[in-house]
Amino acid sequence: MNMHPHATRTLEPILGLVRLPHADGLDLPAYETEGAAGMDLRAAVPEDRPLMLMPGKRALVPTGLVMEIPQGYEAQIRPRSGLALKHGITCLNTPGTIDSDYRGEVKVLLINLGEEEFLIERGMRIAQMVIAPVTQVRVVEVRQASETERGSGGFGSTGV
Ligand SMILES: O=c1ccn([C@H]2C[C@H](O)[C@@H](COP(=O)(O)OP(=O)(O)OP(=O)(O)O)O2)c(=O)[nH]1
Ligand SMILES: [Mg+2]
Repeated sequence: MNMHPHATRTLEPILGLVRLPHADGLDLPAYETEGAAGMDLRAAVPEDRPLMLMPGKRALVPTGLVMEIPQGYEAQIRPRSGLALKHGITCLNTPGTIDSDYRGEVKVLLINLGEEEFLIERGMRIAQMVIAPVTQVRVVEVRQASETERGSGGFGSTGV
């Protein structure tokens, strides 16, 4: 077969990105390394109006991006470990769920769990996004759940 070596890459799912005006000039999300699971998201706050996040406070940070996530996938918005370790900055609703049919601007809900105020500046990489497959099930109401070895045991029932 006379196949181009990269031919299979055309089977990759495609993430469509619309850049809103306030994301002008910002780098689009991209995999930073070959094996990266996530793509970093950048804060699309105005250059002259960075966002000051006080300790204990939360903020919805714009990314300036509208996404067209391929059907059968979701985007998960997750914290960056460096921000969490150094500054106590994390995503409040982690992992944030972006539905494939959502056509609004993707925003990142950050919370400052550190002791210091934290300045979110334009273009700062504030979170990361993982595209993951999703299974939609058919829901069927049943009279009784089937019996299993575990049964109703949970929350440490198997010991430490
Ligand atoms: O961190 C997030 C989480 C959600 N969203 C957007 C995309 C997602 O598709 C939509 C709804 O999110 P979710 O279902 O988590 O919120 P909800 O409180 O259930 O709102 P809704 O009633 O709109 O589903 O909000 C974001 O931009 N960032
Ligand atoms: Mg919802």
